[in-house]
Amino acid sequence: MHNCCQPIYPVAGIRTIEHAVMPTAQPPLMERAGRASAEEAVRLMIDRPGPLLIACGPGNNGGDGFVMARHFMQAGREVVVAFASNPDQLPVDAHKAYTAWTDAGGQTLSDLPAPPPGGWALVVDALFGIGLRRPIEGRYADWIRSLNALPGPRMSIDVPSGLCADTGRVLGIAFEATHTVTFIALKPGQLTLDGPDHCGEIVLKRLDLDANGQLPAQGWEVCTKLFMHALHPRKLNTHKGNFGDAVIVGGAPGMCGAALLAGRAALRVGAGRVFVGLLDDRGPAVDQVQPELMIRRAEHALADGNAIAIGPGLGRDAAASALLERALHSSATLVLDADALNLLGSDPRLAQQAREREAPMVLTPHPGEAARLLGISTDEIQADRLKSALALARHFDSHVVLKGCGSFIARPDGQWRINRTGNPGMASAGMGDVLTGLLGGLLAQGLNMDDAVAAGVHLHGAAADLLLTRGIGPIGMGAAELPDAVRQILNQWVATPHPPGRGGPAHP
Ligand SMILES: NC(=O)C1=CN([C@@H]2O[C@H](COP(=O)(O)OP(=O)(O)OC[C@H]3O[C@@H](n4cnc5c(N)ncnc54)[C@H](O)[C@@H]3O)[C@@H](O)[C@H]2O)[C@@H](O)CC1
Ligand SMILES: Nc1ncnc2c1ncn2[C@@H]1O[C@H](COP(=O)(O)OP(=O)(O)O)[C@@H](O)[C@H]1O
Ligand SMILES: [K+]
Repeated sequence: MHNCCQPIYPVAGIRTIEHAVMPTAQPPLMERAGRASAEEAVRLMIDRPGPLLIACGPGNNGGDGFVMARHFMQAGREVVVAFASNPDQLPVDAHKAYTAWTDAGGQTLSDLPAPPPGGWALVVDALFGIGLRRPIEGRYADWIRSLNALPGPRMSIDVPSGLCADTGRVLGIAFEATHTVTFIALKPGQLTLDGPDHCGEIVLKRLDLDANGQLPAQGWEVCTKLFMHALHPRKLNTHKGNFGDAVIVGGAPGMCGAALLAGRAALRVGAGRVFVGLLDDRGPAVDQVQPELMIRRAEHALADGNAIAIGPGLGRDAAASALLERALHSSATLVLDADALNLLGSDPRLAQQAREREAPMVLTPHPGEAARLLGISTDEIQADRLKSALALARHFDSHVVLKGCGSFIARPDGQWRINRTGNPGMASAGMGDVLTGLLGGLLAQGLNMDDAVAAGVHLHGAAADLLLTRGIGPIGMGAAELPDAVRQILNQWVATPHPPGRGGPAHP
């Protein structure tokens, strides 16, 4: 399991830290990076005899590759270096690394060699790191295509070549690593969109630097330590009134299930009482699976809760719109999801009311909903998920969860988080409704917005991850299976506040 509560920096932040420490760093950062990569490579090559292949590029990422190659050669291991660029055009540090490699007797091949009969022990991508500027094409694209077709472990140095370290977009083509050794701090593009598919297991090497000490981070990884202080073991002397009233509003004809899923999630996350307000007159009077839910007509439910989650299956007709307006004018803490967001996207008057609202509020759009809210395309949202999430948070002056692989949590003050729990089993209908219910249930219990959103999003993904360990999914995982797993994990966390591997450093 990865360390947690790590700061995350876009490339500009990493550059700032590098520039601050590089002039005095001894050993130099590139020496540290190359050595750290070699150490990780040794771990990956246990029981894998034969030579390793390192493909070096025209910048400092290539320099890391040369340092790594030198370490292996000095350790007596056969290493083959492919390097297609002109050594005289390498940046200063990379040129030093190249010279040290050739001075030690190392050679470079100007094209990728055929694999040896037994295959490569390891294939290392040191082509491009955080300096990638444009889509990869031509010779480097051909190299990456060939490297991706090789069997066995594939390691990227710092960032898989072709992956944008800021956004997680593939620029042209990208190396598909099974492992990525990354330096100084995590980068957002590794953790969202196509990043996780291309990075494989990420190993962070801080190179003996305290990134947050150099440059206070705006972005952090979500981990239990962020919110555990808000989740307490229950006292013996408690009653349902201590754990809040959550209201779910939605369930127009044909979509009652969405509201029920949210209601079940709110119960399982511990809300004292859960009311489900349905728009469908002919909706069920009782949830046979979860009879604890108090089902009523939507317009009668709104007054019942200290937290209201509105949107699952809400529809977009006049009744839905009127309910949303009432919710926006209530003093309850609000979760806005699904059709509540679509209504905001299509009705400027409602959007204005949302912006002006003072009580705490969180919006939980998937990329399509985010696009409607900002009046741009889904592709534009996904092109820079962090920027989109921050723009929405600023626009609505509220917390935003931009969902998807690597969900972003953004705050209006520009602080953000990325969540790393969850899996593709969650790419199925109703999963968002469960998150809405979890947030409603946690907010009803009095967690503040920061804690509730971090806890809800992390728990949501962790529950799906637990189901995977039981062989449930990813294919065919159902949203209705999540709430029981949420309950199990939440109780485990509360009983063992800092489970092994989740006890990283605290931060502001
Ligand atoms: N600056 C430093 O001292 C350190 C840098 N480090 C390494 O250096 C990397 C960053 O180095 P650089 O800033 O030199 O950048 P990169 O090595 O990532 O790439 C920059 C080079 O690639 C070229 N380039 C960019 N996109 C291209 C494309 N699509 N097709 C063809 N050529 C392209 C640029 O013109 C430049 O020559 C980090 O990711 C890390 O691996 C580490 O050694 C830590 C210390
Ligand atoms: N591949 C994935 N990896 C991680 N989380 C995912 C993935 N696919 C979906 N999710 C999560 O599942 C939920 C899906 O929500 P949403 O798209 O609103 O679904 P629905 O509207 O059908 O309920 C979000 O929380 C999202 O982050
Ligand atoms: K790389």
